[in-house]
Amino acid sequence: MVENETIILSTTNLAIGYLTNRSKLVVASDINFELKKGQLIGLVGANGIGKSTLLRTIIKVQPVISGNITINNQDLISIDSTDLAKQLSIVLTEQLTSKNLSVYELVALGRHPYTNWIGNLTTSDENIVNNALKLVNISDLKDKKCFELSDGQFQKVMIARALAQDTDIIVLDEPTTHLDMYHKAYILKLLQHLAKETGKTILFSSHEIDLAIQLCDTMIVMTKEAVICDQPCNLISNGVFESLFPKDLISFDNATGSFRVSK
Ligand SMILES: Nc1ncnc2c1ncn2[C@@H]1O[C@H](COP(=O)(O)OP(=O)(O)OP(=O)(O)O)[C@@H](O)[C@H]1O
Repeated sequence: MVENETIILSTTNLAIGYLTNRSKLVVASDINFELKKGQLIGLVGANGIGKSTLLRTIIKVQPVISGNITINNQDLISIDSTDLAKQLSIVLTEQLTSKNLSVYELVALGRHPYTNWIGNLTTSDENIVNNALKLVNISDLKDKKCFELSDGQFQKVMIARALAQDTDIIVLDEPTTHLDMYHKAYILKLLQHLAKETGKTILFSSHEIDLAIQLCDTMIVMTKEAVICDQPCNLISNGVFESLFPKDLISFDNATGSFRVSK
């Protein structure tokens, strides 16, 4: 098997949603996909369709309703939290982190699954942190306090922290929220570069469908009818994006691979 065909994460007949004592809300079912080494994968769909629910299920903060998720051939259910933190890192939009930390200190938190209980960094940990800063081009910011950063700079710091965690998979929930057009493209292009450069599997949710079409190897499209995973060009030729939103206001233009406002 060639390296970039290695399956890192897969789902089989997965159903996601919410269970309470009295009720069960299935948000989406029959979810089947395989994410490979070194791929950038964009997860898209309308508001409320279930993107965050799917990501939260993959990062194990909420249980699967049925079916299963496999990471590196191991069922997610049997992976404990310490082991999972060595295989999968997370970048959330509203991450609960102290902005009083310096950039270096925050990125160094990514080493937490590997350090002793005091969190002492070895020389090897320090090298990994410095390399993560370098990979996202923020070495010059390392002594700044996080509250001094712009949203775009802070997003890069969070990506560097995930890189320092040295996992096969990085999951990001809407990493381009709050960013201007340039920085949205910059962050997604950076993720594309990191997937190729480091061989990590990078899965992100986004409303930037046009950018995702241009930059992703694979996309997971959530619609009311189905969850479809394929290469962007196949999704376009199969008309998947046309069914994403009601057609009264916007429509998908196959020729340009982008959405247009109906006149
Ligand atoms: N804690 C919860 N308990 C019960 N239902 C929930 C909970 N969180 C979300 N939902 C419901 O699950 C469905 C999917 O929500 P989710 O947040 O996953 O959508 P999303 O695609 O991420 O939306 P958006 O693009 O607006 O962020 C929605 O109907 C929502 O109301």
